[in-house]
Amino acid sequence: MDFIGLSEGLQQLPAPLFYVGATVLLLVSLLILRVASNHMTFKAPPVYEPIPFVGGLIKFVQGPMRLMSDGYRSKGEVFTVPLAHKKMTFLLGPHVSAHFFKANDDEMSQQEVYEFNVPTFGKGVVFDVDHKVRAEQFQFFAAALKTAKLHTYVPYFVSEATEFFGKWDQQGVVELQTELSHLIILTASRTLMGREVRENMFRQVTDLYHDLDMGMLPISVMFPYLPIEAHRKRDRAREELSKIFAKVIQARKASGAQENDLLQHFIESRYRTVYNGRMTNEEEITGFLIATLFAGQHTSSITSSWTGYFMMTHKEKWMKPAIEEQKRLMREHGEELSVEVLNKMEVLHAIITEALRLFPPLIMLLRKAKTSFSVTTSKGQQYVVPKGHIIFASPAFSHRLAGVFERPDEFEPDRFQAPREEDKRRPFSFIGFGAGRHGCMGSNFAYLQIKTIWSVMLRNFDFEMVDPFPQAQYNSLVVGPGPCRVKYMRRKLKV
Ligand code: HEM
Repeated sequence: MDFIGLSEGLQQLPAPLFYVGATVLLLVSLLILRVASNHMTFKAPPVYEPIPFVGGLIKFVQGPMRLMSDGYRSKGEVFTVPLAHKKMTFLLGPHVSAHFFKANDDEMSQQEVYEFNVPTFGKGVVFDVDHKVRAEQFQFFAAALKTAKLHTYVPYFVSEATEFFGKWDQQGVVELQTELSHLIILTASRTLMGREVRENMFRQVTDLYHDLDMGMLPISVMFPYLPIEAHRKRDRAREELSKIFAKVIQARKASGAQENDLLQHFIESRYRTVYNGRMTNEEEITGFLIATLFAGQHTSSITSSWTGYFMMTHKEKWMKPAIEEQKRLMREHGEELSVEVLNKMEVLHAIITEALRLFPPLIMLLRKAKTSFSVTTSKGQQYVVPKGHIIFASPAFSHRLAGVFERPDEFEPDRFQAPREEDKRRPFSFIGFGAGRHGCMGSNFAYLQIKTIWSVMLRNFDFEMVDPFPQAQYNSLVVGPGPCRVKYMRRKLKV
């Protein structure tokens, strides 16, 4: 029956049936129109390829920040860069980021894009397992890092920082990030890997961690098994760590000792819906510890360093208020540094967040699109991103967009405080810790650790920059500041 015939047929029906039929017809027509209009207006994102075939590659080699800023200027918030046989689609800014952060793993997958971590983290964990198992393993991480557990880690942050800075002279010059990196691995070994490693095997384990770390190069992202010396050393270190942790775990289980660390938590973790509900095994526990160490080590030491450089270059405006805040809390709580006291450090909190906004160590986050999805730009353009594309979100680039933050290149921590609260205007504006489904599980741990370190530093030293403000090393995998020395002078904060 054609359309006219159908409407004539409808008129011959009794009145109630006629109305039902007409409504159904109307809805079907609207649906057809909607689908047709979608096909007319929804198109694939614009392609940014300055020189055909090799343009994307050349730009990528020149550095991801340059690629993003040129692509953004030329095409806007969404564009696709062909790179060899792959298509990379960039989603820059909060308007186009919701799907990236909210979609489930069947729609936006981490596995394919992060599986270069497998030789480092190990077999059977995180990016080497299907997403059902991974989801359970992430539950172990989440439980180990939940607020109640953080109370037990903070005393270790405090004792490690106090001991570390206690060894500094009356005054001196240090390369700040090298120092903070050392302190953070001491703290990590105490809170993650446990008392046995911290007290008896620290040197050995940190040397092996160093080899693992040096085995994760930009080239490893594309070719994680390339037969190069750095990868060979990485593999040897990974094997050694397995042996060390197997012994530590067996000894702890045998002694029945209960410790307040992530190792204990991972030992006691049990799968619920997979692997017939068995307990975690030694190889998996080793993998969880290494993955946690990699998630938190460079990211925290880099953010602590930028926090310091910004305070030292904004002494009147920001270091002074941060010191005043310490004095006020010392008047109220004495020397105590607990979760409650650290949570009251609003000025220091805003300074850390602003340092992370300007210089996020993870400059690009990746997913693989398993299904096509649509995005709408701030100007109302709609695109369908085809399945199979590698999708990039970029904290480093998006945080500097003028429409998102005011004077985005300026250091203004109060943008995170009332009344400005610029990060709350639109979801996914501040993504230094990622967001949504796979947002950072260690953000509270990181804030508490960095605040403890800077509380001890501000309470015991004055600081001055020796070198000019450092440049970010955008060609590294985890982006931090270049070398920069600071001068410290010991003094006790008077309240
Ligand atoms: C300043 C320090 C830190 C920064 C900037 C940071 C940043 C991030 C970012 C951007 C993500 C999201 C990755 C993505 O979406 O692909 C992430 C995820 C994660 N982070 Fe952190 N992180 C920090 C510290 C830590 C610490 C200290 C830990 C653990 C102790 C940790 C554990 C994790 C875990 C387990 C995930 C994976 C969450 C998931 O995929 O569901 N992070 N982090």
